[in-house]
Amino acid sequence: MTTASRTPTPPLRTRPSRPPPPEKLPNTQILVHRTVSSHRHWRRRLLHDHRTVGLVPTMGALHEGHLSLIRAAARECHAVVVSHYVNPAQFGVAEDLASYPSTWDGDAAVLAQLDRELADDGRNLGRINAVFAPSTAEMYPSGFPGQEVDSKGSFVTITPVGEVLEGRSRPTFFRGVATVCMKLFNVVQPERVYFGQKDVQQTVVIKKMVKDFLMPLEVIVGPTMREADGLALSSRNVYLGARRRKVATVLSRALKAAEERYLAGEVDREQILEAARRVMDDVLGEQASLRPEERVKFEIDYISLADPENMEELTAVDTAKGGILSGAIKMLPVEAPQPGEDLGHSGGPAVRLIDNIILPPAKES
Ligand SMILES: Nc1ncnc2c1ncn2[C@@H]1O[C@H](COP(=O)(O)OP(=O)(O)OP(=O)(O)O)[C@@H](O)[C@H]1O
Ligand SMILES: CC(C)(CO)[C@@H](O)C(=O)[O-]
Ligand code: BAL
Repeated sequence: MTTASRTPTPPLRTRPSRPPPPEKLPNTQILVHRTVSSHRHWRRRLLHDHRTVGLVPTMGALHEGHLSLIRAAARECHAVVVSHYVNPAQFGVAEDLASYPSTWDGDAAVLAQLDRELADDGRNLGRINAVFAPSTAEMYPSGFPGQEVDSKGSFVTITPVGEVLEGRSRPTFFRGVATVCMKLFNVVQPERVYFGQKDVQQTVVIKKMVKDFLMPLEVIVGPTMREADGLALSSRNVYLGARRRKVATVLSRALKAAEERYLAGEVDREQILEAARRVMDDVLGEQASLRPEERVKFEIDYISLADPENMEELTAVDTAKGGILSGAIKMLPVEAPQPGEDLGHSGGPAVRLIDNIILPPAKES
């Protein structure tokens, strides 16, 4: 009797299945990864080739502030990844998540144009290689934990720095930011991450997270990009409309007045902040004297002079360390809108504006 020879069946191996090839932004080589697995698959090759990656996290609605960060990343990294994700966890329940400007097609065109510029400039090490644009289901694989202060879930909290200033007015904000940035850093595994000084407290929170969680990456902070009249660029400026836009410079002017006092040699908190308050009070007074159909109302949330390392309020600036002047105001919806008046995106809801100026350490003489 003969026994038929049989090839032994190989043991079953579970190989990670290759994700489908990612789409590209129109007329570019920029890959769009919509899933974690697609991005990871692409990133693995770069790791193997020892290519450095710079990540620029954004919520879209791109403007020159974002582009300045992408330019900085292209100068210093072999590959640039831009994340494009409106993270619900950092919006409070009563905030503007539903109306947050969503401009994917415009952003795609802006990135395509910038990528061509970067490629033509021989001083750059890299260009835009990928956009990571996940869904909320992808970013929160156990289910979205909710926007409430007492929501339960896997969160990263950085305290006490995340509890003051912006954190006091927006109690879930830095928890949401730190959590989503931890996820983005885990997916993209960048050597460098780029953030704007416009959101200065955010940069302090992220630096602390990177330090305390021993994360192998460098946090780079780019300067605040401004309109010609000083207003800090912000995706939320589209909500302002023409009437409020003119008055919105009050915050940058107030901080500038306070900075001038410091640069003239003043270190006392009250003296420095008094200059800012005076600008605010003058504008509040001017506006109050106008008719409802002309005037603009705003509320001051805070004007702060804080320690650059932990955002604790200072009574006097230590000139060896410098300080951070920052402020937040709420521009209220216009009263008595006029026929045909440009009220801004989504009918011109209340808009929170933030800004800051870094007071540098004094030069040693
Ligand atoms: N004017 C600016 N100059 C430099 N960087 C900026 C500026 N505005 C935003 N950034 C940075 O761009 C990154 C992405 O910010 P985001 O997408 O929230 O835009 P934004 O304009 O700050 O939006 P928002 O109006 O929601 O605050 C952040 O690191 C932020 O600090
Ligand atoms: C860093 C960030 C992209 C996280 O969602 C956001 O807070 C922002 O745009 O500044
Ligand atoms: N740029 C900070 C994002 C936010 O205000 O939600």
